[in-house]
Amino acid sequence: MAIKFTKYHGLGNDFILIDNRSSSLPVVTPEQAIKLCDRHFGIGADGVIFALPGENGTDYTMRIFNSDGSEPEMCGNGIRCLAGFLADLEGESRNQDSYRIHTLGGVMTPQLLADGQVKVDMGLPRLLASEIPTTLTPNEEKVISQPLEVAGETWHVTCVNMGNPHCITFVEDVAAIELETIGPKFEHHPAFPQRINTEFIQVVRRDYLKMRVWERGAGITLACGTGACASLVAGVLTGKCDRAATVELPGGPLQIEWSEIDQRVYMTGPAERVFTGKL
Ligand SMILES: N[C@H](CCC[C@H](N)C(=O)O)C(=O)O
Repeated sequence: MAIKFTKYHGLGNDFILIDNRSSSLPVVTPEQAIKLCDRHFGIGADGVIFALPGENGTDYTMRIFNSDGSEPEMCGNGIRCLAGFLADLEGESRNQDSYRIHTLGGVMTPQLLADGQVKVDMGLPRLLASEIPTTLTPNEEKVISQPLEVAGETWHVTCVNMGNPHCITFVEDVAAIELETIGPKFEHHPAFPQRINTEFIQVVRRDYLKMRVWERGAGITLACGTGACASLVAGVLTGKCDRAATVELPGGPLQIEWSEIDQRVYMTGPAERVFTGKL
């Protein structure tokens, strides 16, 4: 059976999107996703994203397989791409600018803006050690600037769950971080039973952060939406940044806000269609 796909990216964090509305199970297996994500023998992507029928009153369900075949709970750049993909699929029949999307990390609401960007209500950050999950502090405590030994160095980390788990550390110069060396040591650290996405943040101004990321199940990516949200939250918790900031990623900027009114995190950024094809 030929499967149509559309390639999208959010600031260079790129995905293979599949119209899976006719079935409640992904039409591609994790093993097939690994092959499709391969940048030499396959299409090339950081993950495969499925537009599935909604559940519990949501419009649609999003599931995603990382390029290593693992299934994360949520993907920030990916849900912006999904919103654009759904608008394309619905075409003329589209009668809404926002979608309620069921994900394994909770219900997320992307909204298509007039300027072509997408604003996403990413929900409430989860901060307790048991919610990350991590063994770094007792289960009912937050993880803020905790010392963590990685590769013979002591890093001070703050952990935030945005549906998926993140560990954030603040550094003087993100360009100096040897991501390919230190990234896997964080990802597979025993303190993180479900592995971890790791963000390295340089505070340029209280409303301007520079970020590089080593993603769980995907490695170095040009951008990470949930990671940018988690980093803003970590910056507020450690007193290093304001509640709204631009987060500059290698692939471009995201606008992130941790609302004082409803305590939810909002992310605004682009979603670009690249090409369609058939598997
Ligand atoms: N690799 C991540 C999922 C993709 C998240 C990232 N691409 C984003 O934009 O949020 C994880 O395993 O949690």
